Amino acid sequence: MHATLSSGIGDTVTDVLGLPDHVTALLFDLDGVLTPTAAVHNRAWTATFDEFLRDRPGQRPFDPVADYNDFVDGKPRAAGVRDFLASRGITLPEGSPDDPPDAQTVNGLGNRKNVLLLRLLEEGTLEAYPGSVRYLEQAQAQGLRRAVVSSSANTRQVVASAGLERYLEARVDGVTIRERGLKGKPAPDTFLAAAEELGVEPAQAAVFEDALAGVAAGKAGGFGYVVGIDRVGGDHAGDLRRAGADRVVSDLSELLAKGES
Ligand SMILES: O=P(O)(O)OC[C@H]1O[C@@H](O)[C@H](O)[C@@H](O)[C@@H]1O
Repeated sequence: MHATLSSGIGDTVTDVLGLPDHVTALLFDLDGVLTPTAAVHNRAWTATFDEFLRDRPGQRPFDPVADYNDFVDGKPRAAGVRDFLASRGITLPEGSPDDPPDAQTVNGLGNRKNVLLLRLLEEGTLEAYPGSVRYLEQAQAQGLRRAVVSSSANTRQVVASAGLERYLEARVDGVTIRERGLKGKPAPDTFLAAAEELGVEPAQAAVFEDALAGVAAGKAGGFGYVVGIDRVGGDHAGDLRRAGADRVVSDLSELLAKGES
């Protein structure tokens, strides 16, 4: 129990945040957990893959629910391309991360999607989920450690435009993956790197994830608690539980004690 961090009469920190007592650090995925950008990624992927598949006889369009959740969501850019194409029996040369967007390579296709993603992000205004902001505020007020852990190489920019920098003490993202040669989700390596940066053991950290690959990474890393966030409905909550989530909510505000949410 965090008796010394008590937030009020009879409340422990973890009561306020809806977490078990052993949790002292929080590792948040970004897209779909802190910001509504999972849907923007999904739109950009759908348009990119549909254009690519159009020239290939017998291929059905990209399914933004099943294909996105099973093969793309939460994984680093190139892994999403590779895994989705493999599911359709298509192999492309790997190329390199600096390939131009018109290159017929795994990286080229991923970079084509990124051009579209950046255009969509520029067109819209980006606001973090209000429930996530309240949760971050409470976590900060209660003295819990906080990091963002995302496969996206656009994490720094998205965090900055959503005004979330002040709540986050560490960032492990798609750029870190490339620089340090880390394995992306569903491997636990990015979450483990963030826990290390915060100076906590995995068992002391809670993982917050909307993607099946991310929940699987939390489970594989032996983290102390894994919260699945289902913002899409359908079978996703059940899928998150089957992937290893200890609890599934539709918004982080659901975890906050009454009076704080
Ligand atoms: O292409 P980026 O911005 O590096 O993002 C990689 C992945 O980042 C994840 O956060 C998203 O769920 C995926 O949809 C995305 O493909």
